[in-house]
Parts: sequence; C-alpha cells; structure tokens
Amino acid sequence: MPQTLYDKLWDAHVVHQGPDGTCLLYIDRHLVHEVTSPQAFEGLELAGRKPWRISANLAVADHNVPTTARSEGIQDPVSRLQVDTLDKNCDTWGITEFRMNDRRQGIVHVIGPEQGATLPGMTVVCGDSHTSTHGAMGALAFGIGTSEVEHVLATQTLLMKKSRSMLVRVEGELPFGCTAKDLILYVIGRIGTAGGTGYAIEFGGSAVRALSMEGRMTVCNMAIEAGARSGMVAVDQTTIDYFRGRPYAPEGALWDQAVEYWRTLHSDPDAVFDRVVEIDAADIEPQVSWGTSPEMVAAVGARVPDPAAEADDVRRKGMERALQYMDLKAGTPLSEIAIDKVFIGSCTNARIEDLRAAAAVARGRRVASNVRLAMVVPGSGLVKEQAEQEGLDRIFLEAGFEWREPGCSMCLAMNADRLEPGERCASTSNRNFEGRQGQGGRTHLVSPAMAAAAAVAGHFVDVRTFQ
Ligand SMILES: CC(C)[C@H](C(=O)O)[C@@H](O)C(=O)O
Ligand code: SF4
Repeated sequence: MPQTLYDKLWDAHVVHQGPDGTCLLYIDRHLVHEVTSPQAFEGLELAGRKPWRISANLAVADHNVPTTARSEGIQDPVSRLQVDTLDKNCDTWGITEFRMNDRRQGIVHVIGPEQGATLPGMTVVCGDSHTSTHGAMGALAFGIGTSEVEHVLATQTLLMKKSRSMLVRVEGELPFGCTAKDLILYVIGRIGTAGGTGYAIEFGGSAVRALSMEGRMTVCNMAIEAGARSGMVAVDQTTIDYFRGRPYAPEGALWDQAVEYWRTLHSDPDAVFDRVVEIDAADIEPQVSWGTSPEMVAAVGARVPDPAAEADDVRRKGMERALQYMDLKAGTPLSEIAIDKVFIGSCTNARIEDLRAAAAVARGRRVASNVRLAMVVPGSGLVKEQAEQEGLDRIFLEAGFEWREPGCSMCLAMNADRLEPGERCASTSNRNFEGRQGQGGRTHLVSPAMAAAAAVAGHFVDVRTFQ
C-alpha cells in the first residue's frame, strides 16, 4: 500500500502498538532548553530515575540568554536560575550542552540542523512547540510538554496516537520578492490557525521543492501556527547536500548507507492524504500580519480589513478586539502603518540566508528616524560568525541596526529585549499574540527583507517596489 512520508517515519519508530492504536514511539533526538527541562530533571530525580540514553540529548540555553554584554553573565535572577539549572543538570548527567559563551550556542531549532544533530528520518522532540522546524529535513519532529520531556529522558520513548495527514501543495514559482516566510504566512491566512489541528502536515509541490533547506525550515517552523504539531518536507538532493560534512552527520560508509535510506523518505506517488490543500504560488505576495494571530495576515498592498464585513459573529468579535489591541483602523493601507522597532531574528528567520536577505535591503541605507530600535539577532553563534565573515554586520551597523548575540531575544521577551507598552514592531518571528514581545507590544509578522525595508522606510513598504 502506498505510504505518506508521515506513515514511513511513524512506522520506522513504532516500538509497540496498543489495541486502541496508541503507539510507543522511539525518539532518536531529544533537544533540551532551559525553559521546559528543569521540572523534568527534578521529576526524574524524585522518582530515582536517570536519563536512559545520554547521547540522544543535546542541550542549549536560548530563551533567557542576554543578547548584549554576555561576559557579565545574566543579570535577571529568574533567567539566571533557569540557565544555571540547565548547566547543572547537564553536568550531573553528562549531557552535551552548548553553553552561553560557546560559539555553537544559539536557538535550539537553529543549532539542531546546523550541527547535523537533527537528521532526515529521525524522530525529533523538544519541550518547545517550534520543534516542527526539524521536519524540514524529512524528520518526524514535534514539540512536547514538560512531563513528556521527563518521559523521553527516562525511556527514550513517547506514547502517542497517530495524527491525520494533510498535504499542503504549493505549485509554481514563488513570485519576485516573495520568500518562504510569505509562503507560510499566506498558507496560514488561507487555512487558519486551526486548519492543521489534528494533522501532520507535509509541504510539497514545486514551490516547496525549490526552497533551500533554510526556507523549508521557515515553513515547517510555522506549521504549529497552523495548528499542526508537525510539518515536514520530503528528502531530496537539497536535503542531502545540506547535511554532508555537518559535525553530527554520519561519515564514510555510514553516510552512504544513511543517504540510501534517506532517499526513500518521500510520500509514494499514490499515497492518500486525509486532506489536501492546493495553493498556487503565483497568488503569493509579500505578507504583513495586522492582528493578534498569525492568520490575521494580508498582502502588503492590502488594507486593514473591516470587521463589519465579516459575517461570522465569533470572527468579527475577534477582529474587533485585535484591531483595538493593535490600535488600527479598518481601511488603513498596511503600508501606512508606522513602526517603532524592528526585530530580525527567531527560529523562523535568523539563519544566514535570512540575514543576507535583510542586509541586501539595508545596504547603503539608514534606519528611519522614527524607528527607536532595529536589532538583528543571529540564530546561532555560527550564523553570527558567518555573517561577520561576509561583512553583513558592517552593513547592518552602518545602516543603524544593532548587531546582537544569538538567542530567542525579542521573539518572546524572556530576556531584556522587549517592546514597551504601545510600541509597534516589524518582526521576523512567528507569533503576534497579545503581549508576545512585551506587555502591550504590537507585533507585525513579516519576512526578513520586509522587516529591513520597514526599518528604512519607518513604515511597512512593499519590498518589490522599494527603491
Ligand atoms: C518557551 C517555550 C515552551 C515556547 C514554545 O513552546 O514554543 C517558546 O519557545 C515559544 O516560542 O513560545
Ligand atoms: S525563537 Fe521564539 S519561537 Fe523560536 S524557540 Fe525561541 S521563543 Fe520559541
């Protein structure tokens, strides 16, 4: 029987199947960060257990690390305690950790693929919803809660029921000026933030196949914003080329064996999905979110929608509330919305290609005078080094951007980087919920190039016509 990629990945990891279909699934890679692991380690110790397979774990502190003056340590006591606790737990159990001042440190979803610690065919989990990112390499990757983190530490397995399968097929060529970020924002605008609930989404079609690995990661990163715990993309030559030579990738004969297996990691031609969504790439334009949910998004040339035109009661009330929180009026052209801050970073868009795209727009220009802070936060120390070798830091600094140390930063404001109440931000991150980037802060989700263009213009602007 023809199988989907999801079927193949699932079947390859079933240890035991119960009569009601619940499966015990083997977990190949467990990524650990400081926010969701402390109680899990504590629970283990209380139960007198220990981590079962040390080498399957890779830890990094990312949410609470400062992006400036790292040599001075962490000032905030709550953040410091979380990071210290991770360090201590990793020391106790001998778990590999990239510490705050390690050059390989970075956002967990950036460093996993970068190191080849997450590979095609793996089951990948982390106590973090954006673990879906790692599905980009043809892996089954999903976020888990703290009690599941403890379960994985103790047993290297998880009890799970299989999701339904969805194919989001994007055919055609992404138009000029449109990126993976615009693609996924457009998809979420179409299917909604609950569109993928209960499904594992495979992204396919010629537009997805044409994306780089980094672009595919951007897309899968936001599968969770479409309601799906996992997003994935079939393995192809792009995938294989990406992993060759990565520190944790297999070598020699093992590499050849791995590649042979990885080449089977795609849905069979006649595989049947529970739901198929067809998207024409030609319909995609640079996107800007206007509300407090990633589905509240539109093309940059559009206007803030009018709740009065919405027939559905619940949706209308949601829109009204969002416009009130965002302090926006229906009918305002998105390109007339002025911004206070710009954040280029996060596990969605802080890889080298993202920084190159933003720098290409910033080159030779200046951040507008009404923009109080424009910051670039690389996804990892290695991304930062690469960018500096290419001179991207100079481009940003000369344009008036700040160039920071890697971490989650203003994606969710667990460190010192945040919006003040009422501030409006063009952000390359993945969530625009109320207060996400700081209490009372207003977030607009965009691509890196669109964020850089907004920084220079002082308001949103269509990057395709930006002079
Ligand atoms: C802190 C963590 C649990 C959380 C997540 O699960 O995604 C965070 O990374 C986020 O992006 O909101
Ligand atoms: S960068 Fe943002 S979305 Fe990604 S793991 Fe950190 S907080 Fe979560």
